[in-house]
Amino acid sequence: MPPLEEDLFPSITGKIKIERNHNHTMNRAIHRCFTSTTTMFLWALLLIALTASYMSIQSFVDSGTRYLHHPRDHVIIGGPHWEKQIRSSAQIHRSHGLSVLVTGAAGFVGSHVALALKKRGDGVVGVDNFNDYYDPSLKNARRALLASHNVFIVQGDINDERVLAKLFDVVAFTHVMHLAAQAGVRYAMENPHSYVDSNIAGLVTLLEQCKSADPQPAVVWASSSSVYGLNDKAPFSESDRTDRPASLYAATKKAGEAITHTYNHIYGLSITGLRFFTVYGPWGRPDMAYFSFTQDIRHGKPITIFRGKNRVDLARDFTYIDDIVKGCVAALDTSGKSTGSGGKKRAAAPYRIYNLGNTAPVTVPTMVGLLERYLNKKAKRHVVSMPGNGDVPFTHANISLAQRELGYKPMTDLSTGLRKFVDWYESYYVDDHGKSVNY
Ligand SMILES: O=C(O)[C@H]1O[C@H](OP(=O)(O)OP(=O)(O)OC[C@H]2O[C@@H](n3ccc(=O)[nH]c3=O)[C@H](O)[C@@H]2O)[C@H](O)[C@@H](O)[C@H]1O
Repeated sequence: MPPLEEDLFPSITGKIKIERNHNHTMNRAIHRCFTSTTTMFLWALLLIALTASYMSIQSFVDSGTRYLHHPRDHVIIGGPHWEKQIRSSAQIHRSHGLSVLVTGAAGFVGSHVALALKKRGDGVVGVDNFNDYYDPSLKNARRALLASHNVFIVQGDINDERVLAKLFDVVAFTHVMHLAAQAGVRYAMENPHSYVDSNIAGLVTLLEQCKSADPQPAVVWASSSSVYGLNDKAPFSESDRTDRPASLYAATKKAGEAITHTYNHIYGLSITGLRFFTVYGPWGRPDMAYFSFTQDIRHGKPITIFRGKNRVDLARDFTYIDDIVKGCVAALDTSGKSTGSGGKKRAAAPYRIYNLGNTAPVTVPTMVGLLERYLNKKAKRHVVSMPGNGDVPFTHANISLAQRELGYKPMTDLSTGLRKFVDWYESYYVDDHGKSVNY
């Protein structure tokens, strides 16, 4: 039981006790009165401060005439000029055209898909964080190419919900083509957190935005052939096991498939996951083997070729970018609508996964031989056993599902595709006098 007030002031006589209590009561009353005035004053101050900051955040975010300053790179998001560029980029120029937000638009696949959509009259807005996983000047060159076709790329991160909210504020996207990711199988051992950051946290931030948007867009996104991991049943079919990833990259893509499933199940988002098989071609990724080998062969540097167990050559189902782009566009066109609104599902929405491969695996040494032919130069080959770094011995896509449902039909064999890549490489990295530029 708590002590009574008198018990707190024990005394030897009742009078003293009463006087002391009386004085004390007076003091307490004055003190209470004083503290309650001070408290009220402080509360009032706090209320004013909160209202002011709420109002400034609101006008910051809502008003087209205010700006979001991106702390990381000092890029300004918002304002009349910015919105005008977004609206112009999102303008649809054909009947029943789509309005597509392309994430990773300054990336390899993203820039190609954005351009293809724009060329057929769809509205396209890009978003990309322009990170330096590989040479950002290549990303800037892709940005310039897209800008010349009136595709605007916002410099922002998919983890930045304010940027996404602002974009959805300005444009009612019908589709999101989600191609932003931390790519690369082996780099996951060097920088594991970047994979969690982009492929898991970034994906969730984007899906949160999509589920709250009204209308909800349909989402098509890039999964990966790497989800088949240690699967050795070939060719790989969508129904095969994907529970044994061999790299963290693969694990984050597999997680993405599970995460998108929950957003489909709970919120009615239309989801299509595309498992890309080692995509290559012009404007490609310099971190990939065909690209870095080209650079090294051209500059007379040795290349390291990994070899599997029992000296078996590694093989990949290399898939040419134009075929991948057709698969992406077909996935957007057939995606079906999301069914939710106000964060609630109204009916079941499509959830689909497709392999986008070439169905013709080629060994890595054969790929190097093709590069030697097109570069007219011998590679200095350094063959080593495959280190335990997340690689798998081979990939091989079964594409019958994509063929049936998307009309997907790869048209470019590796020889033709690498020829086109080398032509582009030389136009981009070699000047008229045969000297290296942009390198
Ligand atoms: O399909 C995918 O989902 C993935 O495809 C791609 O991964 P990979 O198939 O591993 O392509 P890539 O690195 O070009 O190595 C090709 C081959 O060269 C071998 N390789 C590689 C480097 C080297 O120095 N030596 C070598 O032999 C290597 O062992 C391999 O056998 C994307 O990068 C990835 O982001 C993801 O999209």
